[in-house]
Amino acid sequence: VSGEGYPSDSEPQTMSVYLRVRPFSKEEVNSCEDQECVVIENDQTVTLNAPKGSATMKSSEKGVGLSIHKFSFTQIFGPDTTQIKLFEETVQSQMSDFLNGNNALIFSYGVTNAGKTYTIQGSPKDPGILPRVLDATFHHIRGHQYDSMDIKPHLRNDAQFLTSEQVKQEKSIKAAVFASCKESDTLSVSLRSRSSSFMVADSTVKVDGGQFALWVAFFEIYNECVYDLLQPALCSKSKKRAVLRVCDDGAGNAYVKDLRWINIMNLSEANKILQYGNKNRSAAATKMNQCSSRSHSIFTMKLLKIDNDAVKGISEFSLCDLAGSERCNKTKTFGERLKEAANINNSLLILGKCIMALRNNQADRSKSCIPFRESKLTKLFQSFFCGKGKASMIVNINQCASTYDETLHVMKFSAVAKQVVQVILEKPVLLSPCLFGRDGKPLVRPGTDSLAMEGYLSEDELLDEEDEADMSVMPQDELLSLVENLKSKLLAERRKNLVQEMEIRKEMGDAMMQQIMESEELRSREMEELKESYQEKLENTFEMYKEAIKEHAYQSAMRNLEDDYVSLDEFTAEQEKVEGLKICHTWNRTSTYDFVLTEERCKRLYKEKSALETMCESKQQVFEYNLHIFLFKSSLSLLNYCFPADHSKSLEDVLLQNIEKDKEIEMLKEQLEKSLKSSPVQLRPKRGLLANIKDAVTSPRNSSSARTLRKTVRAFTSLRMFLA
Ligand SMILES: Nc1ncnc2c1ncn2[C@@H]1O[C@H](COP(=O)(O)OP(=O)(O)OP(=O)(O)O)[C@@H](O)[C@H]1O
Repeated sequence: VSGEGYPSDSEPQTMSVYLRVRPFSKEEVNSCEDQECVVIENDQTVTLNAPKGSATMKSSEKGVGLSIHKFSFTQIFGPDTTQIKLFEETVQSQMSDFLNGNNALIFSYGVTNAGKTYTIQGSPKDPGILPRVLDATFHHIRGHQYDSMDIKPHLRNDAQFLTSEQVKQEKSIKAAVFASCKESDTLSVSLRSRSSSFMVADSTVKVDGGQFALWVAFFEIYNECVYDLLQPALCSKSKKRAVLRVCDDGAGNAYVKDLRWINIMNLSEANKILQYGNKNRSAAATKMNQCSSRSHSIFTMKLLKIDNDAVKGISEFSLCDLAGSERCNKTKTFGERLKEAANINNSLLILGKCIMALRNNQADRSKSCIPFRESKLTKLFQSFFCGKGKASMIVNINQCASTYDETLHVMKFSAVAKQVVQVILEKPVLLSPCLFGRDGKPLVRPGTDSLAMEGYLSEDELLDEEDEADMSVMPQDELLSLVENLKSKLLAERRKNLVQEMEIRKEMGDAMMQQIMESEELRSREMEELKESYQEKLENTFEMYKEAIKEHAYQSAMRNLEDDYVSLDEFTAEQEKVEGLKICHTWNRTSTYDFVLTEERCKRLYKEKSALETMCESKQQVFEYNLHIFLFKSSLSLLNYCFPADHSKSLEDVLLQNIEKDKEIEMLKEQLEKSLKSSPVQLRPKRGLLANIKDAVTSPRNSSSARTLRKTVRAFTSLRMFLA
C-alpha cells in the first residue's frame, strides 16, 4: 500500500478484482430464477437490474436508491468461461510472482452457492485454480526438487532445519495422511493437458540451478477459531478439535502456531492432501451440525528455494475460499447459528473495514488505523495488504433473482476493493528468511552480526498477547507487575471486545429491524389489497342490487301503466265527438226544425261528456297514486338496503301510510268501476302502452290527456334518475 519508506520504483496498482458469473442450474431455470438480473455489458462492465419483489426494487419504488447498478471489474468471466481460461487470465501474473519468490493471495468472495469452491477447487473432471496452481508449480520445479525433507517452513516467513528424528516424524505424519486417501490419477491426467498453455506462456520464471521444496498447509477459520484440516479427524463425538492460535512472529507477521505443514512431491500427493482436508472439513461440519460454507478455508503453499543446503528464499501462495457472505437476516439464524453468522459477518465486515480503510488512507493522507487485528482472517492477510505480496479477489455471483439483494451487497463490497491501491515491495534483503537450526535457535549466517541475531526469540519465547508465559519460575515482584500488566491488557481487551460486540449487535439489530420493517410493509400491503378487493366486491353487489331495483321499478311502472291507462285514441275520439256535438248544438239552436229533439240529444251528450271527464279524472288520479306508491316503495327498498338498522322505524311509518293509500286507491277504483258501469260509453280495445305515451308526448294538441301523459313521463324519467 502506498506509504512512506517504499521503494520509488514500486509501481502502485489497484487490486485485481475479477468477477465470475456462474451458469443457472436446471432447478433454477425451472423455478424462474432467470429474470435477467445480471447483464454483462462487456469484458469489464456488468449491469445489475433489480427484479420485482427484491428489497432493492422496493426501495427504488419508494424513491430510495436505484433499481439499476453498474459495476466495473478488472475482468468479467461469463457463465460459459472454462476453468482453464479463468486460471490463465487471473492467476498467471501471481503464479509467476510465486515461482520467482514473491507472495500471492487469491480469495474468492460471494454468497453461498455462487461458485466459490468450484472456482478455487473445481471438480475432479474440471479442476479449479488451486489444483492448476499446484500442477504448474510441479511442472516448474520438475527435476529440481529437494527431497530430503529436512528444511521446513517456520513461523511466517522463515525456515527451520530438522533433525533426522524430526524428519522421521514428518514422514510418518505424511504417511498417515496419505494412508486414508484413495489414489486419484484422473486429476493429474486432466490437468497435464490443460495447463500446458500456461506453461508455454510462462517464460519469466527463473530456476537458477537451485532446488525447491513445496510444503502445504490446509486450515479453516470457523467462529473465529482456527482448525487444522490436516490433523486426523476425531473419532469421539465428545472430543473437541484443537483450536490453533494466531501468533506474531516478532516481526509483525501473523502466523498459525502448531499448524501442520506437509512436504509434497507431486500432484498426486497434493490431490491427497486436498481430499484429506476436505474430508476433515465436512466431517467436522457434520459433527457440529455446521454447513461447510460457514467457514473460511485457506490452502497455503510455501515454496522454499534451497541452494547448497541454505534457504535462499521462501514464497507463499494462499488461496482462500471465504464463507458465504449472506447476512444473518436471510439465514434465519438462532443460537449457535446466530453466533456463527455473527462471526462470519464480523470477519467479512472487518475485511471490508480494512479494505475501506486502505482505500481511504490512499485518498487522504491522514492515515487512520487499519483494523487488521480485529479478526483472525485479516490478521493473517495483513502482510498482503501491506506490500508483502499481491492479493487479488475473485467475486463469484449467481444470476438468481431470489438472491439479488445479497449479490448486490457483494458487488458493492467488490467495488470498494477494486479501488485499493497496492504497492508491491521488491523483497528487500531484510525480508529474506531467517533460518533456525535443529535446536530451534536462529542460525548465524556468515557475515551477520551475532548480536543482531540474539534479538531473535524461539517460537516459545515469542511475546504474543495470545501466548502464556511459564510463571512458576518468576520472582514475586515480577509476578505482581506481570499481573498488573495482564490486568490492564485484560481491561483493554474487554473494552475492545465490548466495542466489537456493540458493533456486531448494532449491525445485527439493524438487519433484524430491516427485516421486521420489510415484513410489516408486506403485511400492510396485503391488507390494503384485501380491503380493496372487498370494497370492489361490495360495490359490485351494490350495483347488482341497484340494477335489480331499477328493473323491478321499471317492470312495475309498465304493469301499472298497462293496467290503468285509457287508450289515447279512444280519449281523443270521445273529445272529437263532444266537439262535434257542440258545433251541432250551436247549429241546431239557430234552426227551428227539430229543436226540441236536438236539445234532448245535447243534454244526453253533455251527460255522457261529463261522465267521460269524471272517468278520465279518476283514471288520472289512480295513475298518480300508483306512481306515488311505486316511488315510495322503491325509495323504501333503497333505504332498507342502504340503512338496514337505523331507519326501520321511519320505514314502518311509511309502509303504514302506503297501506292507507292502497286502501284509498281501492276505493277510488271501485268508484271508477261503478261510474263505468253506469256510463253508456263502451271503451274501445287498448293500443300498445308505449305507442300511447309516444302519441301523447308528441301530440301538438294541448289537451289535458296529453298534459297528463307528459307529466307521467316526466315523473317516470325523474324516477329513473332517482334510482340511477
Ligand atoms: N462456473 C460454473 N459452471 C458450472 N457449475 C458451477 C459453476 N460454478 C458453480 N457451479 C456449481 O454450482 C454449485 C454451487 O457451487 P459452489 O459449491 O462452488 O458454491 P459456493 O459459493 O462455494 O457455495 P458455499 O459457500 O455454500 O460453499 C455447485 O454444484 C457447482 O458445481
